[in-house]
Parts: sequence; C-alpha cells; structure tokens
Amino acid sequence: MTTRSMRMTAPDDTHPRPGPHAVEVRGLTKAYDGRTVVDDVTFTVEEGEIFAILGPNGAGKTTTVESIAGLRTPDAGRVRVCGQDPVAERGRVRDVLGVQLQESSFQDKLTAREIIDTFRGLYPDPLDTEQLLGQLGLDGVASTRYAKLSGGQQQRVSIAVALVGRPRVVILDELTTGLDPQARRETWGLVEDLRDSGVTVLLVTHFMEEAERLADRLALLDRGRLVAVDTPAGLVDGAGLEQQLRFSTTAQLDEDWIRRLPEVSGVNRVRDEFVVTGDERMLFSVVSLLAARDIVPGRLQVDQPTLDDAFVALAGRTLDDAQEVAR
Ligand SMILES: Nc1ncnc2c1ncn2[C@@H]1O[C@H](COP(=O)(O)OP(=O)(O)OP(=O)(O)O)[C@@H](O)[C@H]1O
Repeated sequence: MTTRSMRMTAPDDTHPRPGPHAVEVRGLTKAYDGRTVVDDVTFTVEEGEIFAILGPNGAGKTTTVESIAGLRTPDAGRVRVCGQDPVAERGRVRDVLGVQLQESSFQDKLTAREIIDTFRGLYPDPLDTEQLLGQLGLDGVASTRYAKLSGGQQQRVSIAVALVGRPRVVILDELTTGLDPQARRETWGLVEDLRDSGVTVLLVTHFMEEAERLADRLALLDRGRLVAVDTPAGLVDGAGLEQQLRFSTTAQLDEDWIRRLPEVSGVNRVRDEFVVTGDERMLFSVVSLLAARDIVPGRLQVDQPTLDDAFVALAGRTLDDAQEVAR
C-alpha cells in the first residue's frame, strides 16, 4: 500500500501562490484561564518538507497547530499559512490547508465513502472519492461503516478527509497514536508519499522514533516553550553530546595513552574492557592509536547519541519522564 502514488494532491494554479514559508509562526503565545500553555513560540515550515512538532503530553503541540488551523485565536504573535492569516482569512486558508486533528471522529454509521463524499462538498475542486479511496488503500472497505473499520483504516479515513480539498499544507496531529506497529509503519509510508508528491506536512507527535524517521526538521516543544528547531541529526549534533567507544583487549594498553588524545574526554577501564568517551573525532583517533600499536580490539562497539539523548540534554529529562509527569 505504501508504494502507491499520492500525486493527487499536487498543488495547482487555482490556489494562492505560497509565500516564502508554507507556515510561519512568530512569537505565538496562548493562555487558558491565565495559564500560558504556548509561550513565545517561533518557527517556519518550508514548502515540501515534513516538519514535526515533538514534545510530551501537555507541551502545547495541539494548541500550536490549532492556532495554525485558525481554530484558536492567539493571544499574541503572528501565524501565516501560505502567507494568509488563518483567523482573518479563514476561507483562503481552508483552501490551502488540510487538517487531521487528534481523535478525529466521524459518524459511526457513515461508510468511508460517505464520509469522504460529505467533506468533498466543502471544497471548490475536490479530489475524486474513488481515486482517494484507492490511493489510501481503502477501496476494499469503502462501503464499511466507520465504526467497523480498524484503527489504521479509521486513521486513513481521517487522512483522506484532510486531503480531499487538495491542500498545499496538511496538519497531521498524533496520527499514529493507538495504532499497532504494522499500521504505524504503513501510515509512515503514506506520510512520506505525501511529502514526495509536494505537499508540506506538519506532523504532531510524542513518538521520538516517528519524528526521527519522518521529519526533515523538527521543533522540540516542552512546557509551552520551544526548546530547539533543527534537523534530527542537527539536534543531536547541536546538543554537544559525546560518543562512546567500547572495546576489549588483552594486549598491553596503557589508559593514559588514550587519555592523552585531545579528542578523548574520559577513559574507564574494567579488566580488559575499555569505555572511551569523546567528540565525533574520538573514534578515529583511538582506532588509529590502536592500529599504530598493532592492537586489534575485540567486541568493538560505538554508541552514537540519539534524539532521545538530545532531548534529555536540551529539556533536562527524558521524553518518557516528561510524559509521566504530564499524566
Ligand atoms: N480548551 C482548553 N482549556 C483549558 N486548558 C486547555 C485547553 N486546551 C488545552 N489546555 C491545556 O493546555 C496545555 C497544552 O495542551 P495541548 O493539547 O496544546 O498540549 P499537547 O502538547 O498537544 O498535549 P497532548 O499530546 O496531550 O495532546 C495542557 O495543559 C492542556 O491541559
């Protein structure tokens, strides 16, 4: 299913030309009952990228995307979608923006086909229902009532609804929450197909793995504040995290030889096992030193920092711990 072409959403000339950014958010601030839940958040999403907003429960992700969709009015800041103000120019934004919001639910008794047909009526130039059903792998269940569809199929109906108006930009909020691993992977394939067809995707997730796998760039949000915006690799590099090299050897190897290498920040030795930490050039310099002394290391293992590690470095706690606190 994931290899199907999703070209149906390619932008056409009837929609307004995009501004320099597909989405622009500057200084976005929103409070509920005097409590600020989105605090001076700034980022831009460029045309054709998958941009993820990653953060624990309650971080302000949904409030941010609902502000982009014009469903919330910011207390302060500027939001633009393809150059249009989602509150003041609601109709124009609806023409360019598709939205799949968290826990979308449709009438249980309607079939997948009827749901898509209902939403087609909202747009001047909607996609063909049968084509959309086919491209999302829903043709076999087109006549099945929504309540009888699997979780993954229901999610695909909500994606179909977000796409039916041929959006330039689509918001997908917690798209894979509640899906089993296979349905999640299939949905990831659909999101990549969308990006490949030229649609800009703004993805909200609290799954690190999902952001790492899909996002061209991502924003880390924690307690309403933007912690960082970068590519997944850039976030890891920018967090200044160290690499770790483990190896064993029974050869004569003095720890101080390794410790004196400028790229090395620490050496820990337990019997014949060495654990060396240092910057990204440490691996090369340690292996060179071993080679120069004719030492062949055993059980060599390199631990690169992950996006999880970067979140800890930037937010001061793991994403899982942050989830627990929010619960
Ligand atoms: N309509 C509302 N009235 C009052 N408080 C709200 C409202 N909507 C959200 N909140 C609160 O604002 C904070 C941010 O919520 P938001 O849904 O934007 O976060 P989130 O990062 O999307 O979290 P989740 O992943 O749990 O959906 C939370 O503490 C939430 O309880």
